[in-house]
Amino acid sequence: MPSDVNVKICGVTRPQDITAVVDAGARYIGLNFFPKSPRYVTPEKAAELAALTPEGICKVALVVNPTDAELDALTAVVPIDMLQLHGSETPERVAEIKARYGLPVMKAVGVGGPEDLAALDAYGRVADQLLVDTKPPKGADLPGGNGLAFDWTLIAGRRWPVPWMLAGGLTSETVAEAIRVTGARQVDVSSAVESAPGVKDAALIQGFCRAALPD
Ligand SMILES: O=C(O)c1ccccc1N[C@@H]1O[C@H](COP(=O)(O)O)[C@@H](O)[C@H]1O
Repeated sequence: MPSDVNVKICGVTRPQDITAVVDAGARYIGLNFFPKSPRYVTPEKAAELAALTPEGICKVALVVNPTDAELDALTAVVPIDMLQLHGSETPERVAEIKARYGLPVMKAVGVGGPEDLAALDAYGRVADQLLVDTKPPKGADLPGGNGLAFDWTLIAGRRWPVPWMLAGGLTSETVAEAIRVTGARQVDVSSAVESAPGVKDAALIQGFCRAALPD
């Protein structure tokens, strides 16, 4: 895969998923520490997966409204490279977590309509990266990872002072168009590269990465 779009495969749970990510040329893996998710891994399991991950692949810990105690426990066991905050963490909390752990922080912001765009500007002033994801439906169990896309034209031409990733219901069929419309240079996927919830599929990962930027 050409190297000017970075792909994140989120929610890896098994050693063979790491092999699939590396073979496909993705640049990030997401380790999911949200207990309600079908992609949840314990810190101990995540440490095993991290140990199998080659240098150069960024290991991202996905957490939702974490306490310091949870982050202390996680960072003590798993050698992560970046924290992904996927809850309702305030800009102040993002800054606090950055300062306390000394790790780059990517803040997820859910987009459902134009009223959600101001949050991207606010978090763009404190986070190291932004993850522009679909706003979850009301009452959803998961704040992300629902396989739902948003209207990409809402962010067409928008830029922030930090790198950003596009997420939300991307598939091998839609990712090229999503990149074209939004100008994203980084994309994140979970549901569409699974054969069942929480079970990553090597062929789907390969297909997604190929589609993210064809030769
Ligand atoms: O994937 C999950 O289970 C999850 C749980 C809680 C918060 C975020 C989650 N996933 C993130 O959402 C994006 C989009 O997922 P999808 O492609 O629409 O399924 C995913 O890449 C994760 O970063």
